Amino acid sequence: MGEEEATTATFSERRHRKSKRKFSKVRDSEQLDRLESLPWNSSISQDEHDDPFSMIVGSNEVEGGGFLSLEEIDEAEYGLDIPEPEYIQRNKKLKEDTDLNNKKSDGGDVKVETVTDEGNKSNESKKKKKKKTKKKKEVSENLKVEQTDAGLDTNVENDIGEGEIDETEFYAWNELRLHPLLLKAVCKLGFKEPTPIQKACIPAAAHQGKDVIGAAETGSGKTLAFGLPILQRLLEERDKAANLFEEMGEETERYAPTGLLRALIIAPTRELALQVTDHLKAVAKHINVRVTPIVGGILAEKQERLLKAKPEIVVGTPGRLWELMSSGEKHLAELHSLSFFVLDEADRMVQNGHFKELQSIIDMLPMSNISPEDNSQSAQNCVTVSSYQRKKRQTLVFSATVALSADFRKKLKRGSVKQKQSLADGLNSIETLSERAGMRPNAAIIDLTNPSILAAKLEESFIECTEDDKDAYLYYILTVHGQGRTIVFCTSIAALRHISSILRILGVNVWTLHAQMQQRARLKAMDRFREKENGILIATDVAARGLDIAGLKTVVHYQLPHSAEATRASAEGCSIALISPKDTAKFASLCKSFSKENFRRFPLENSYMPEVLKRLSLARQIDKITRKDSQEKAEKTWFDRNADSVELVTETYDSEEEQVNKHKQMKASSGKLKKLQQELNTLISRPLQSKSFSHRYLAGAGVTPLLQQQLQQLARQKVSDQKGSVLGKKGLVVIGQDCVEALQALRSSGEEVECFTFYHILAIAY
Ligand SMILES: Nc1ncnc2c1ncn2[C@@H]1O[C@H](COP(=O)(O)OP(=O)(O)OP(=O)(O)O)[C@@H](O)[C@H]1O
Repeated sequence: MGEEEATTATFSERRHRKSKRKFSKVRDSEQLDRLESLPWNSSISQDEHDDPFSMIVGSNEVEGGGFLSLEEIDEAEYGLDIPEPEYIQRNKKLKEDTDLNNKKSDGGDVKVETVTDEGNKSNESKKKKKKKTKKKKEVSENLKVEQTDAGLDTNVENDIGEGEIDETEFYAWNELRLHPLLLKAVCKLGFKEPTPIQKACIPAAAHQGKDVIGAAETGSGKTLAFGLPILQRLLEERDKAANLFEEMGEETERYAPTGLLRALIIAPTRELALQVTDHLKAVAKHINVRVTPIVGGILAEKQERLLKAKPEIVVGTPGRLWELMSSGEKHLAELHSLSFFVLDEADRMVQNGHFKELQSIIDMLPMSNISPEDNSQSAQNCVTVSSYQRKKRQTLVFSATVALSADFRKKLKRGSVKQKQSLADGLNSIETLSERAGMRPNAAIIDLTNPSILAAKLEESFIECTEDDKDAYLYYILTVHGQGRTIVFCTSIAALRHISSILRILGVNVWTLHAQMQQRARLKAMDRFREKENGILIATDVAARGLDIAGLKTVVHYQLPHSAEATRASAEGCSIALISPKDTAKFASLCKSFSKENFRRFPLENSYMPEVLKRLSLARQIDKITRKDSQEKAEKTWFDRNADSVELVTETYDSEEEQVNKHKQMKASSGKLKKLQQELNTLISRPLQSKSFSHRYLAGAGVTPLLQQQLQQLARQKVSDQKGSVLGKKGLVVIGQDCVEALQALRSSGEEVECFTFYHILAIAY
């Protein structure tokens, strides 16, 4: 007998002993049938109006069946019936006293009744307490057993000692009616209350058996919002099996079989998959549920070995998962047993290179939306699947942002998107993914994100351009419409570095924010940006998620966000997407996910462009030279450092002629750099002017107040420039008719363009 079998045997023996003690109430087969026919949670109201979550989660139809209702689990058995905190008890007592006094003042023989009541209560509570202590002892034993079985740390008392936890602090979890062992785990982790996304998702996914689309900002606790329902279901099944054990003996194995894949969680990156795994492991630590990560970067053979242990929950990235699935890995092929299919960070998944693999994995899932007969037929083919796992698979899709079309639910109902239809149209949205994965029309849609840039107060617009022209248009926007705070979004750090370098050379003071920055540096950048009335922040969309920026007037999407991004604008403003041919598919997808039919083309004053391009050309040349120089310096330092570390004496083997040449080159390069910088400084020390602008106009009578203001600003700037360098200051002054806020410009002359037309025109043009 293998080690694992031995463990299982010990486990079932112990379970047998345990169930004899705990569940002797389940005795005849009638009872068995009753349990079989139980809804997931009979106490859940069928009436939408009674459901506190119906506002956010939509229809409240109870689905599924056959699982043990939570009412049948005596929480006291686990010793974690979280008592009310003192303040609630005090309030209740106060209320009781007031009621009593009111009744007294009404007259009547209340006192005797109340005393009797109190007496009964205290007797009852004594009995309960006794029962609880006994049960507590049992639970403690049970936990020890489970831990030994799982090969975990056996010192349970030390690890989850009751004394360490002030249970009343965790009272808020009671309303979610989690399995007591899960309750215990979250208490142990110190999570005092469920986060809003957990509060909204757990009832829908764990008690109503619904599919869920959940969106909330980064760090809002989404992992447990899907993790707890998964663990809840596994525990309920186990309890049910334990209840039935006495009746059916070894047959029980059918109801809570071990060694099947029950939940497949897919995340877009290795880091995220590992993070989710750790998080779930921390909660599942004491309940003998195995969670295994399957990600790239780890030897495939090692992961195959891990899968041989048959974990119930697998968390993976699409690439490695598909690699193993397509090579016929056995555990991953058992998809009929799957009760949960989860897509985490779905917004990132639809954008990155893994999409094809994800599509292939989804295509391997047995469809849960097909008729029940077909479904059971396919499940019968898989003999290892019990009637419990054959219940519908739940699809849970989580994301930091979500933008569903208004008729999404209708589409799911109609099944308008064919399940296995190809996504050749390039519209890879969360909607399409969810539909393909078999999401049911009554899915709970829980969107707790902040209003997105595109949906909030910012008015949307776009500029069509080539990839190469983006720098010019960005400089144009910042110069001509740079009033108020501006955020420039890009999706890669390389692009962020490129833009910030060019803009700084052009004398535009910018701050940067990206995910690789230390937290302290990020906060500093944000503070500086917020301090400046006309501050400019260049940020990657991931780093800037969920930011709330007062006075944000303009958002420029240098690269399109991975999804409908969520940065809040508390003032009215304008968002401008720079759309190159490369971006058209993504742009069309975003339009679609917003159900937007029209976007406005941002109005441009082309007469500024020659001057913009001239400055930009100089800035690019300067950037190229300085980059080359700093790269050479960095390489040299690296070489010297390494030579030093191995005590190598470095000598220059260049001939004299070569050395002279090198020196000449360096001198020429630095001379060129100086000249370019001088030329650029002269240009940027003058305001940006449109080509049609006439200097003679200034001498005439037609100087507008705006122009006057700009000239004064220019004069002030010149004075300050004399004190310091022109570069490094934000000295953008524009002379012309278009120096207005971007929003104002857009409202006055932005041309409406149908998204569909836009998409097709661009597709043909490039
Ligand atoms: N109820 C809770 N109370 C306090 N902390 C919690 C709670 N639930 C989760 N956390 C903690 O909050 C942090 C963020 O949780 P989680 O990673 O699930 O967020 P997320 O929304 O998935 O974020 P991301 O988008 O970065 O993946 C984690 O460190 C987790 O341990």
